[in-house]
Amino acid sequence: MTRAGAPPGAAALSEKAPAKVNLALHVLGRRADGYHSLSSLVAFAGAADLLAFAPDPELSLTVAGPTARAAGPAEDNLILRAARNLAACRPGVKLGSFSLTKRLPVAAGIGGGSSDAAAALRLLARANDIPPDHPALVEAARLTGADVPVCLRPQMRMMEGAGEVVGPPLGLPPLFAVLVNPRVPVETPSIFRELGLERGGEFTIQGEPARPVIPPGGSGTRADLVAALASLRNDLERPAIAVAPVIAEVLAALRGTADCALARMSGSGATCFGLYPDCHAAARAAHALRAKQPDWWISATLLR
Ligand SMILES: C[C@](O)(CO)[C@H](O)COP(=O)(O)OP(=O)(O)OC[C@H]1O[C@@H](n2ccc(N)nc2=O)[C@H](O)[C@@H]1O
Ligand SMILES: Nc1ncnc2c1ncn2[C@@H]1O[C@H](COP(=O)(O)OP(=O)(O)OP(=O)(O)O)[C@@H](O)[C@H]1O
Repeated sequence: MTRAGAPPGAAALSEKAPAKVNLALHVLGRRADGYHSLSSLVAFAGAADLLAFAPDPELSLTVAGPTARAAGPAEDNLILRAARNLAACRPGVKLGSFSLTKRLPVAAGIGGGSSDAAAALRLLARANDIPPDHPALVEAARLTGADVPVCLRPQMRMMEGAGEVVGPPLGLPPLFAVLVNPRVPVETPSIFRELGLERGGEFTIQGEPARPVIPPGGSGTRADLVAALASLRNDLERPAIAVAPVIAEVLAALRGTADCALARMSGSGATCFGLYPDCHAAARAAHALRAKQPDWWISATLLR
């Protein structure tokens, strides 16, 4: 919790909106409403957008930062949608002016817009003394987007249903990672479409367990977690590579770095992550990748 540079006369609050990383993402089937049932282990990165808020009678948003233009017009921003959804779920909630510093790549499979929306809900909760687990907040998150509920309290946990079923924090060890995005936007609906599942159908990959099996937190080591992750998958990787073949290049580049224990795509892509034994190995890998691909977005970060 931080105080941001306040406009005159108003107390400003700020929240980080960390990138969401799907460490594993298994598609279990497609529901009658067209959404896909998922089982995903989700973690959050140090790489983040920054959102500031000051109470004001008018709801407003300004967007600045390196990826502001890619995020589209402010009036379509998920931050405003989340605020309006909360006002509908909890009449009387006091709104205000938001100021977003957009740094994360957009349409990148790391839930930037969802994490911004969740940060907006946390800020409104703080400004209105609403407890973080209040049903109105959870409902506003669900109405805003499939990834928003898990971003409300950003800690490593399971996400199920279409995203609305969020498990408890798992207490698993943090992971040293490098995130790589080739700066090719990938729209989520096109990747689910490319998967080609019928509505109301079960999805099973022969011989593969349907739900990710994660070692219990607390006692497990980082190496145990990485070994468990290696037996899991992201079912959206194949359709995403079909739509954006550069993703295969990103995965190969990560796998070619020294000490990379595992490389996988996050969400619907195109961002991929590599896991490393320590922060030095991750920093070395990021450095080597930047030398080869100066135009890619590359971030060495801790996932927790
Ligand atoms: C791929 C993930 O990022 C994994 O965390 C999420 O499932 C996507 O979350 P999101 O981008 O917040 O998704 P939304 O903005 O709610 O939905 C975008 C579109 O993705 C598809 N969609 C999304 C989530 C889901 N479980 N099944 C789907 O089929 C739907 O076509 C939907 O219209
Ligand atoms: N605050 C925001 N930041 C980024 N994009 C936003 C935001 N609000 C709305 N959008 C729109 O949402 C779309 C998806 O952007 P986002 O970066 O959230 O995708 P993503 O990382 O693929 O998300 P997910 O992993 O949840 O599928 C973009 O086309 C963008 O125009």
